[in-house]
Amino acid sequence: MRVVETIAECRKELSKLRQFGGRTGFVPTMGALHAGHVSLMEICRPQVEISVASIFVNPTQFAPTEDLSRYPRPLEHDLELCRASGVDLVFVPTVAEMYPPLAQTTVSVSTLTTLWEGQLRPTHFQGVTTVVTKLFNIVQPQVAFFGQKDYQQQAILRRMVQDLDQPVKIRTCSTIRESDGLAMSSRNAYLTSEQRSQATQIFRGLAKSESLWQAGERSPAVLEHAIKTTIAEVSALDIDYVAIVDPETLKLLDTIDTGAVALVACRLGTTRLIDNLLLGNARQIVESD
Ligand SMILES: Nc1ncnc2c1ncn2[C@@H]1O[C@H](COP(=O)(O)OP(=O)(O)OP(=O)(O)O)[C@@H](O)[C@H]1O
Ligand SMILES: CC(C)(CO)[C@@H](O)C(=O)[O-]
Ligand code: BAL
Repeated sequence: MRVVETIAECRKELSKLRQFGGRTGFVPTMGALHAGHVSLMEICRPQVEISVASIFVNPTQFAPTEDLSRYPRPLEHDLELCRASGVDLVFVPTVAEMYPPLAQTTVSVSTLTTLWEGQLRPTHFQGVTTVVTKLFNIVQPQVAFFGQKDYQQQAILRRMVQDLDQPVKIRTCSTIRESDGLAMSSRNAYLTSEQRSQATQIFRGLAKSESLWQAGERSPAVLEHAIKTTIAEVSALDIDYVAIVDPETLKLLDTIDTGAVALVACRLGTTRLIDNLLLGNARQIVESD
């Protein structure tokens, strides 16, 4: 496995790896890797000849009030996990490499980025779409792997590659969970042990809507209420939103025809946690290319 820090080195290594042809798969991350990230790398590897990961805590997707400075950066451990996952190349650029002082170009997606996470983090998705476009331009993958946990992010990136004719297929991979159901997330490291056990209530809320769905419930209002009241049993959890939305447009649904996604965001102390659940045929949408 090669680790490179500059765009020039990354391109050079990629052209060596590509001399015999083959498809390139790409897993972009912000590091502090856990089993969720490892699953993306393990799903990527058998599908391509050349697998690439990136580790970059992208400053432009953090608001000034957010956790950029305290975001965990255990680089050596991250590289060990990449090596164990069989990745060929890891790109670990510096901020100066990705954003030279004269940089002034951004990529933005409109309506989808104004909803949900975008309402609470108004500058966040423009940072994501800009850095992911830059990474796609540098790595030039045929296929890139993202987690379902960040549901809105993958929906926006799917829109972006279609709208800008970027020649990359987006694959969305299932959320990996702790044994009590909490979605794995680098930010879980911020939780105290008490908060860690409280956090699992988010999954209990989603599981409640799943069992109602299985029993035939199709009212978005009933499903939303069930999630909210279950989460509210733990008073330490402050709900930012619970919404039953269309899997593609992320707009609120009045009725559910065939599928929906339940989106949840909560605050627990100073930590924000997000999670979601696919209902009905929503899986077909996230599994489409
Ligand atoms: N539990 C998970 N299961 C599957 N994929 C995941 C999981 N958590 C994160 N990912 C995916 O890994 C990729 C990199 O995400 P990132 O480095 O931001 O990790 P994260 O755990 O989501 O961090 P954060 O806590 O900051 O949101 C994204 O595509 C993200 O959706
Ligand atoms: C896609 C991403 C690597 C862009 O910085 C980030 O938003 C993430 O880790 O989900
Ligand atoms: N996984 C999403 C990255 C972020 O919250 O900044």
